[in-house]
Amino acid sequence: MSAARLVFSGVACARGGRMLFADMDFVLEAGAAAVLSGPNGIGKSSLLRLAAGLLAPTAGQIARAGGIALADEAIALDARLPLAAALGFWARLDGGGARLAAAMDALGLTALAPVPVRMLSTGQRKRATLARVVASGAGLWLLDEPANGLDGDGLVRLERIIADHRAAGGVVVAASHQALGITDPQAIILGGAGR
Ligand SMILES: Nc1ncnc2c1ncn2[C@@H]1O[C@H](COP(=O)(O)OP(=O)(O)OP(=O)(O)O)[C@@H](O)[C@H]1O
Repeated sequence: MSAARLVFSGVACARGGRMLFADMDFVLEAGAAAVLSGPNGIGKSSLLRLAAGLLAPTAGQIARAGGIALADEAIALDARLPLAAALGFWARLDGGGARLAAAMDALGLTALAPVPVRMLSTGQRKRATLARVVASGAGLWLLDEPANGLDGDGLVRLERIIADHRAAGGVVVAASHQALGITDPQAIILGGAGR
């Protein structure tokens, strides 16, 4: 994995004619993590989409390095396929076929390999989404509510994959209403005027 990096310089984001935030500045170097917090509708998912390059900033610049993996509520796996095959499709595209078994193991999904994606429970789907991120080999992980639906074991696994990713030089940005057990996160708190 090449060194990951994410820099926001004077970034503003307007959606639906409303300014969500402006003058957003932060630097996340390899090994860093940021947690986005703030009330519903304040702009956390929008910030992640900006970071992913899926949304253009209204003002300012965004610099990124290391490849991007975005995990949000959309599972983005073929519902008809067995889990291992569905994840394998993405892993091959990402050049991460060799990482897939370890990624599934890290999320406790190995025994579910033959189960069709459509039969997975909410928490199992979230684990699958996270396994796709791990297998991608991307340096920059953008996680939207990664703890949603996870049980205690899932939360421990999430904490571990984030710590391991940072130790390997990755960068993590997570939007969450729950504590994620991230060590020394940079806090990005959205809120204030305009709601
Ligand atoms: N495609 C869009 N067009 C116009 N407005 C949008 C669009 N997508 C989101 N918004 C608006 O942008 C605002 C921020 O949404 P966003 O999803 O970023 O919030 P959030 O902080 O992630 O919320 P939550 O905590 O509920 O997940 C909301 O008011 C939302 O309605």
